[in-house]
This record gives sequence, C-alpha cells and structure tokens, in this order.
Amino acid sequence: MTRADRLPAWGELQKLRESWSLDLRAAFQQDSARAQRWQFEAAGVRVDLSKNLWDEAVWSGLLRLAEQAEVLAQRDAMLRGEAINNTEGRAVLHTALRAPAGAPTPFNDEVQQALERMLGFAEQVRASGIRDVVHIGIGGSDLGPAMAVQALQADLPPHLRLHFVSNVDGQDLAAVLPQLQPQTTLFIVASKTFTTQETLANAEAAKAWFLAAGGTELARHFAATSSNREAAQAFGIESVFGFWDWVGGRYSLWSVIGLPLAIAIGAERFRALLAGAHAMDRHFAEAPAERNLPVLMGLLDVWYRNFLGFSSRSVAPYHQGLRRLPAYLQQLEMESNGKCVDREGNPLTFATSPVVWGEAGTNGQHAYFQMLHQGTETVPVEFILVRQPRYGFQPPPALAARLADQHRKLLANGIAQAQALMQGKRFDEALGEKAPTANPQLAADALARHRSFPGNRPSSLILLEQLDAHSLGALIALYEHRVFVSGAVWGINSFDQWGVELGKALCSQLLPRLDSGDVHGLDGSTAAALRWVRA
Ligand SMILES: O=P(O)(O)OC[C@H]1O[C@H](O)[C@H](O)[C@@H](O)[C@@H]1O
Repeated sequence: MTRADRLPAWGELQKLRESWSLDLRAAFQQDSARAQRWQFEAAGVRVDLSKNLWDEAVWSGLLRLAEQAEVLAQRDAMLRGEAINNTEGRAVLHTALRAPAGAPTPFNDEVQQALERMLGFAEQVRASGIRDVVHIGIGGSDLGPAMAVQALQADLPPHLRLHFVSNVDGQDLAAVLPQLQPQTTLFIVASKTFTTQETLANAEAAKAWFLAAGGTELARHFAATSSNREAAQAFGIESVFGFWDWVGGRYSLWSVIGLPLAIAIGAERFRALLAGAHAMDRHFAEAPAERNLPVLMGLLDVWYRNFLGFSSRSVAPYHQGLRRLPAYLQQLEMESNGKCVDREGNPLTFATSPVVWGEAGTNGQHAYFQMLHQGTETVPVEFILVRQPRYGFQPPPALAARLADQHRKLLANGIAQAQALMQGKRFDEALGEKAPTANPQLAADALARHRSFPGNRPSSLILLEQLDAHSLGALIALYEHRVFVSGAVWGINSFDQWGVELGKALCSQLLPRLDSGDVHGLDGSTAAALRWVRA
C-alpha cells in the first residue's frame, strides 16, 4: 500500500497547511451554523467537534486521505477477521466479543459460550459469601476493568469491594491484604499470556498470604482469566476462564478479562456494556465516512499530528468515576500507535501516536491547565461531560440539592474551560481590567501581557446523557475505532507491542546481577545504579 505521505490527499493537506490561518472566534462569528455543522451523534454519544482547528476544505481533504489510504477497506478486513496483526499473524476481533448471540460475526458460538460461563460465575460470586475481590493483572489485564469498575461505582452492591493490584512493587498488594479475610476473598489472576512477571509475582504472594492466613479450599478462592490455560492450571488454579489470541490485551475488557467488572455490576449490566460497544461498532461499520464519528475523530488526530504538528492531546473527563480513563487511553493509543515503521517494516518519515494524558476535571484545572491556556504549545483538549450524575444511593433532600448544585458547577467548569481555550483574552482586554492581587510596582502593559491568553486553542466536547454500562461501552468503542483509523491512515500495525519487550529482557538479565554484583559489560550509569541498589 502506498505510504500515507505519498498519497495525493496528503499533498493537498500540506498545501492547506501552508496557508492555514483559521481563527475559531471569527469562524463562529462568520458562520452561525458552525456548531451545528460539526455536531455528531453515535450510539448515544454526542460529540461537538466545532471548536477544532479545521474547516470544510480540511475536512474534505481528510476524507480523501481516508479514501486513498483505504481506511474503510482496512476496517472491513478487521471486522471480517483477517490477520491484520501481521507481525503476530493474528486476527483482531474485539468487536466479535460484543456482537449479540446469533450475529454473523466470527466465532460467535465460542464467544457466547465463554460469556455465559463467565457471567454465570460472576453471578455466583455476587450471591456467595465473598466480600472482597482482588484482581491481579497489569496493562491490558488491569486498566480496562479497573477503569470501568470506578466509572460504574454507582452500580456496585454495598457488600462487595473490588481491589486492583498491578504493580510489582509489593506496596501495591501490601496495601490491600490487611483489609482481607481469606475465607471471604476471591483472587482473580488475569494475564493473557500468564507469563507476566508482575502478575505472577503478585499472584504467588497472594497465594502465600492466603495459606499463611489460614485460608482453606484454595480452588474456591482463586480464579484465572487467561489464554494460557495450562500455565494457569500449573499455578494451581482450577477455575480458568479462557480467551483467544485474537483478543489484544488492551482490547480485552470485553472478554473474560472483564470478570471483576461483571462481578461488580452483574451480568445484565455487563451485557449492556457489550451492547453499547456493539452499537458503536455498528456505527463504525455502517455510517458513511463523512458522518462516521471514529473516522472523523481519527482523521482530525492525523491533521493535528502530521499537519499542525501537535504532539500531545489531553483528555479531561469531568466525572470523578472516569479518573482512570486517561491511563486507559494511554495504553490504548500509545501502545497501539506508538510505532516508527509501517506494516512492512519500512521506517516512517512522519509522526505517529501523540502523547495522551489528562486528569479528571475540575482537578486538572488547578494543576496543568495553566500550560494549556498560556503555554507555548497547542494541546487539543477533549472534554467529557455527563449530564446526569449517579451517586449509587438516594441522597436525603438537603444533600441532594447540594449535590445537584455541585454538578451544575462541574458542567459549567468544563464548558467554560473549552470556551476560555478558544476565546482567550486580548492584550487590550487585560489592560482594561483591574487585577487586585498583582504587584502594583509592575508596569501596566507588562502585567497585561502576563494576563493575556492567545486563545484559538482547540477542544472537543464529548457529551453523555449519563455514565452507565451502555454509554461507557459506546465511549470506549469510539476511542478504540478512532485509534484504528489514525493507525490505518499511517499504515502501521496498531495491534502489536514489540516496544515493551526490550526492557523486560534487560530486566531479566539485570535481576541476577543484583545478587552477584557483577557489573561486567554494563555502561557506567547502569553499573552505578546497580551498585547503589546493592549498597
Ligand atoms: O495479560 P498479560 O499477558 O499479563 O500482559 C499484560 C500486558 O503486558 C505487556 O507487556 C503488554 O505491554 C500489554 O499489552 C499487556 O496488556
């Protein structure tokens, strides 16, 4: 396939870039329909893309780029189950996990059987004497369920506590163990490969604690979710929930890796999560490119990364339950698209994955938003707003009024930040303002320069009616497909992650040196760090 930067549309976009001078404030003044023009809806997720630095010419150039890069044909190949993960020779079928029973999607029977078994077990656990569920996993075997359990906290039954342990740092597990009783705890060891150092270390430690604390019937208190059944059984776990190599780790929330979430929210809501994702899958599969939300967002990402040169994107979910979403999206996007060669292994001459980062609003406003407003770089921001809060209990009237007021403040903050980023503040406006806390010795024009905002900074608004299992499923699927789209334009394999291997290999070579003290052949810095550890 022709490399993206050799496609005619790439050249057209470059030309547009050269004479690029869109001012969002003016664009809204000149075109009263701008907001409406760039509003989209899919599977209950509304997205306002109008405060982004693009116009009709860029938009149609990007659509031509998608066509020439055969993005939709690549999408269809994924959905059909072709081995698009070419470096591992695997299909990429997380969409098949959310298809309903009887759908004409690959592996539908196997998927439904595994789902039934997993949901049946989840319901059993919910009805048993288990009070604490400790999920041990890392990366794709942690971030999805950990993020989703927080997001859907309002749906958790009061008698259950969910804990997520991922770090090889024993302090992670040690913080959880003292809260547990062995006979009322279920440990779930989640690892696609069942070879991951951190997970196996934590699982061994959990087993040792369980036995030392007088736990009996280990088989009833340990379960595993893995595509390596033999290794999980060799570890001593009888209840193993298997899945397939065509489910990528960072796309595995929908598989049995979602078990802790299913225990937390129950079978019916877990099915709603799948249904929400499936609704977004259908939109992605069926909507024409010019109204296809993941296509448009993925193309906008390409415009920002390759033509406007923005190297990062910030995600600001104005919902406390979504505070782990930025971490989840970091793996989704940066592990998928952080590549420097194309599918055939040819070096790329253009940029790929941006840095994705963020924090729940309003907290981020009081930390890094300064840089977003007045820093020297433009960082597109994605605001996620949820119209109706859910607290998981019925607040008494006096509290309900307070909480409703706080929710209005939350939403107003999110909308105002997007407005401020775009609007900015001119020098003359700042000059005309009083600033009671400013240093009176400072010249007025110098102060006004400190207090001016360039504005014209882009953002998107993602609006959900409420955050429930269905809308969360749709939201996550939207992100998955959007990452697919930019990866497809760039011609990279978004489904491998060779970049995590080297550090793992070097770690296993260094470990024995911590005992032996042998620094032979190491660079000076590595040797010094090793000596420091041993001192
Ligand atoms: O599920 P596991 O096999 O334990 O893998 C856990 C994680 O570790 C790896 O290093 C990869 O970077 C991730 O993609 C993966 O999700």
